[in-house]
This record gives sequence, C-alpha cells and structure tokens, in this order.
Amino acid sequence: MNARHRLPAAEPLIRLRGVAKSFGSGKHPGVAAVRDVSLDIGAGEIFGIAGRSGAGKSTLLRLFNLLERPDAGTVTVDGRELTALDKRALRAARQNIGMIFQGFNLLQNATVADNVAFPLKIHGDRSRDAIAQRVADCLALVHLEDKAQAWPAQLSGGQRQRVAIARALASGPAVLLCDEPTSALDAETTRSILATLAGINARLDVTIVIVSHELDVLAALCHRVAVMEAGEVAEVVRPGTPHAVTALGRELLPLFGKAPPEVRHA
Ligand SMILES: Nc1ncnc2c1ncn2[C@@H]1O[C@H](COP(=O)(O)OP(=O)(O)OP(=O)(O)O)[C@@H](O)[C@H]1O
Repeated sequence: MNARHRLPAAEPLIRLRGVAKSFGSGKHPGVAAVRDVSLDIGAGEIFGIAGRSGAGKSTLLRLFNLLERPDAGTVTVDGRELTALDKRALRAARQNIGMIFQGFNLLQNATVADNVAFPLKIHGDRSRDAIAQRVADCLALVHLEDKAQAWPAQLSGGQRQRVAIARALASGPAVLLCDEPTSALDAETTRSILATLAGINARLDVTIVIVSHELDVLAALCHRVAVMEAGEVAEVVRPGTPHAVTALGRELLPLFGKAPPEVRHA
C-alpha cells in the first residue's frame, strides 16, 4: 500500500522546517547555500524553485531527498521524517522520491530497458517478470516503447530525458524532483518534456518539484513558484498573485497563463 493514501488530506506531502545547509569546513565558515527554509508542498502540486545563479536552488532541491544532509531542520516526505531515518530506512524511503537531472545521468553501457530496470533490480523485491512489466509500462508512459533495446548514445536529448523520467518513475514514487530538466534541450523538445511532466502529474498524481533558471518553463508548468535569494525563499508566487516582492517574481507573474496548450493545466 502506498503511504500517500494514509496521509490526512490537510497534511502537506512535503514539509521542510528550518532547513539550512552550508558548505565549507572548520576554519573556513564557507557558503550558507540554504538558510532557514520552511515550506509546505501539497500532494499533486507542481512546485517550482526560481532564483539567480548561486541562489541555492539545486542545494534546496537536493535537501528534499537528503542527497544533501541539512545542518539544521527537518525534512518530511509523505508522512516520514527523512532527517530522522537511519541509512537503511532512508534508502527505502527514497524509492518514494524520483529525481531527474539536466545531464540525464543515464548508464551509457546499458540499454534503455536496463536503465529503467536498474533501480528496481537494486532493491531486489520484484520478480524478473514484474520488473519487465514495470519497465514496459514506464516506457509506454513516456512514449518510448519502441526504444527498449536502444542504447542511450542512439537517442536524442529529449528521448534521453524521457528515459530518465521513466527510470525515476519505475518505483512508483509520490514525488519527482527535477533539477533543470530542460536546460540542455531546444525549445520544441522542452515543450514536449513539459507536456510529459504535466501529464504525469495529472494522470499519476505525482507531486513535482522543479528547479529551473528558465522562468517561462516554471510559469508554464507550476502551480506555485518559490523565488530564492541568497539561500532564502524570498517569496512564493502563483498565478493571480497581485504584486510580487522580488524582481524575479515580477518577471515571472506575467508569464503565468502563457503556457502552450499541451502543457497548460485544466
Ligand atoms: N558541493 C558544494 N561545495 C561547496 N559549495 C557549494 C557546493 N554546492 C553548492 N555550493 C555553493 O552553494 C551556493 C548555492 O549553490 P546552488 O548550486 O545550490 O545554487 P543554484 O541556485 O542552483 O545555482 P545555479 O543556477 O548556478 O545552478 C553557491 O554559492 C555554490 O557555490
């Protein structure tokens, strides 16, 4: 049973409280990449993170699944406080949180099908037939049924990102984290990847958190967008927000509602 369904409706799916992360050591105070961030993200939401270069966007995203461990604060996803789990329990909890990256991060010496199967084989709790069926289902979801036996090098950038999405969804996560998922892609491919993500959110009810420096991408896809400045969430804007406080927020507001029809939410 998926833990998601046990959550009371009013509970946010993702809850960050007082989360902070600095880089540096001992004598060197280092960089405070994320400072005292608290956020609630609802089940089924598409939540964006905007900010200038170095504002802390990627670090914040990596705190959602503890790829970066916070120096302070708590991270709770789908009713489980990740910051309180031991290594083994965290590994299991991460099956509920998929992630995709700008550079796709595929295994080059494995076929498309084996890339998607990889996270399922690591956990070893499914039969070969069940894995094969799940791989086929996930490739169908991203319209790559015919590429199962291809190698990543034989695919376009957009197709590689689709394989990464299929792999991230293989374990049936409640959350998909996206770190600059379209930054390596041209405009048309970007639109099709955004439409795929919007479809996954709508059909599978997967909650999506997306970091991008492309404001039009965030405005096309997101229900709400946090604007980060110097490691802090300076404001959270959504369509209909009357006045934005930050310069980026003011750039973002007029872009809401200009999404191409295939991406736009009903
Ligand atoms: N592993 C690390 N070691 C040291 N400093 C780091 C590390 N990761 C990030 N930083 C620093 O933390 C700050 C925030 O970085 P982060 O990558 O989160 O910002 P960002 O908003 O995603 O930037 P960009 O849009 O350029 O990717 C920056 O000053 C960066 O140099």
